Formats: sequence, structure tokens, C-alpha cells
Amino acid sequence: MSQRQNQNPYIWAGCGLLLGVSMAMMIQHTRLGGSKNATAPSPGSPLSRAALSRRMSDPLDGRSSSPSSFNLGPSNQDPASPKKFQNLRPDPHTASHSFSPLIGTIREISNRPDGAPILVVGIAGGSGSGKTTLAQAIYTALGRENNVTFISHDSYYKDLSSWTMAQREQQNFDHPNSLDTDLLVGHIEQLRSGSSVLIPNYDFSTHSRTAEKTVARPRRVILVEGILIFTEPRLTELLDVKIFVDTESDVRLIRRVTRDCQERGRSLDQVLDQYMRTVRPMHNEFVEPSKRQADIIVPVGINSVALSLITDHLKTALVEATGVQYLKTPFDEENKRERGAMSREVSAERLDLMNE
Ligand SMILES: Nc1ncnc2c1ncn2[C@@H]1O[C@H](COP(=O)(O)OP(=O)(O)O)[C@@H](O)[C@H]1O
Ligand SMILES: O=c1ccn([C@@H]2O[C@H](COP(=O)(O)O)[C@@H](O)[C@H]2O)c(=O)[nH]1
Repeated sequence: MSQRQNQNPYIWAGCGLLLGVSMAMMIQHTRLGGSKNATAPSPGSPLSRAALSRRMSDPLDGRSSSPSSFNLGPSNQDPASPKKFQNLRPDPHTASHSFSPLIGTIREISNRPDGAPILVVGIAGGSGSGKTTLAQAIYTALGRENNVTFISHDSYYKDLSSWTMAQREQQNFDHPNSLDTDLLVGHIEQLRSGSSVLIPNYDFSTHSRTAEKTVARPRRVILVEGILIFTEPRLTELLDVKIFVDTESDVRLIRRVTRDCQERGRSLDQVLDQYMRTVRPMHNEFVEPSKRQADIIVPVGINSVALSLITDHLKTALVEATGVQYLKTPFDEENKRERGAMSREVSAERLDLMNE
């Protein structure tokens, strides 16, 4: 696709619309039928707000984020909406049916016997699929540390400091046994019962835990991310909402090569060897089949339609589960301003196109 086409808002709007419809269908389908450290997004893969905004800068981003609005297309009132989409409204039957299964999940939360007013959200997907990126966007959208605690399963890799470096490099880090999942399960249970916990810090370049630990406090949303979190029933059953980021393997491999060479001190040969030896076979054996556990499957990684569907639902879930109205945070205002700026940019671009 040429750069010109790439910038064409009509094409982006069309893609966004299709994604929205397919998300809705997937939510319906999956429900009916079918280092990253605690409390803050990973220091290993920091993403600035600007970078996230750039990634999500499609013309449909100007939509409302109110919990009750689930626009699958631009509204008739939207001045930035291209004419050709103005009469395309979502089928109300499809839309209401599509969202009701997740509302069912929300009701389960509010009816829990332990009455825990905490929502635990799991994000799984292959290595490099974009789990952390999506988690970071949800974290921001829900008010960051005001409301959300972020935990990566990666922090719970077993400490290999007593092994030689050669032995560590041969370890299969993509098998469930390489992680101390019991510790994570215990931590989530403690957080749900209102206690803070100490999360280990893991160093990917030495395959060992560091001396420091990070405090994780119980907040209204606990976001848990990891490649294998849907493969362990005792962990999966603690997750109130399960999201799977489904990104193609070639894209994931390219991202992994870049990240592991730049951030985890690996050579290209090491990355490719590990990929063929353990990452790929374990993905096929454990990660890919665990997709069936998901409530929501997000295609192609983070995109603005998926993000607004998910965050709107989580906000509704928070209100229903806790009985407390979602507290607006300074970030809501910030997000609104960013969306406004983006839609102004898009309008300007459309004017440019019309004038051409
Ligand atoms: N939708 C996306 N588009 C482009 N790049 C992305 C997208 N999602 C993630 N990335 C990039 O891919 C890399 C891996 O993403 P990350 O969220 O860390 O994946 P994971 O946590 O699943 O391993 C990062 O460099 C991130 O910036
Ligand atoms: O010491 C280690 C521990 C883990 N890995 C690899 O990390 C990924 C999981 O992290 P993502 O952020 O989801 O990519 C997993 O595939 C392990 O192979 C490692 O290389 N070394």
C-alpha cells in the first residue's frame, strides 16, 4: 500500500468499521459457542502516550468513550464522518446480542459469593502479539494507578541464578513449568481479598530475579498479562474477563527479533534458535489452543475499535461490580483532548484530499 493510500481516511474508516463488526461477532461467537512488573506497565517495553496515539490514529478514534455508547460506525452527527458511511448504522439486533454475553460476565462478578469488588482482567497471546501494549492502553484508559494494578506473568519466571549461563540459555521459557504460577495465583487471591503483595522483579538478560520487589496494591481492576495465563485452570478461573491478542506469527517473530536484540541482550542467532527450539513449538502446543478460553479475541493486536469496546465494557463492569460510579480521572480529560486533536487532524486531512 502506498503512503498516499495509507493516509486515506476512507480506507482507514472502512478498515475500522470491518474490525468493529468482526470484534462484535467474535465476542458473540466466543461467548456463545464456541519484564513487565507490577502496578505499572513494563519498564522493558515502555510506550509513550504519543507512540500509542500514533499507533491508534485512525479516523474512528474520535468516538465517544461513554460506557453506554458502542458505535460500530461514525455517528450521523459526527462532522468528521465521511458521507459514504453516514447511513451505515449497526444492526441493533446484532449489536445488542453481541454485547450481552460480556454483560453476563459482569453480572457474575457482582453476584460473587465473596462479594469482591475487584475485576481481574487477563490478557494472553503469543510472544510479541501486543499484550503489554494493549494492557498499557487499558491501564491508561481506566485511570492508571488510580484504578488499575498491572501484573505480568513474566515477573514470575523461576529464578535460574544457581544455573550456569549455558544452562540458562537452554531453558524452555515457553513451557508452563518455567513459571511460578502458584505464587501468581496466591498474589491475585491476596489482592482480591484486599491485601498488597510483593511482586518479584525478573531480569531477562540474566534469566534471574533481582533483589528488588515491587509492591502491588489492590485496586478496582487487576490487569494480568502473559503468554500462558489461559493454560493453567487455577489461574484462568480467577480471571473475570479474558482477552486474547491474536497476532500472526510472522509479525510476532519480527517484533521479537527487534525487541530481544535491542532490549534483552540477544544476538539474532540466539533469537532465531530459541524461536525454533521452544517458542514456536510451545506456542502451538499451549498458547494457541488456550485461545478457546478467551471471552474476547482481538485480531491484529491493539486497534482503536477493540480498545474502545474493551474499555467501555470494563468501565460498565466496574460500575456494576462495585456499585460505585466510575470515577473520572484527569486521564479521561486527557484522552478526550487527544481524540479531539486527532479528529481535527483527520478533518484537515480530508479537506486536503477534497481540495486536491
Ligand atoms: N498494534 C501494534 N502495531 C504495531 N506495533 C505494535 C502493536 N502492538 C505492539 N506493537 C509493538 O510490538 C512489540 C511487542 O509488543 P508487546 O506489547 O511488548 O508484546 P507482548 O507483550 O505480547 O510480547 C513492541 O515493540 C510494541 O511496540
Ligand atoms: O529468561 C527468559 C524468560 C522469558 N523469555 C521469553 O519471554 C517470552 C514471554 O515474554 P513476552 O513479553 O510475552 O514476549 C517467552 O516467549 C520466553 O521465551 C526469555 O527469552 N528469557
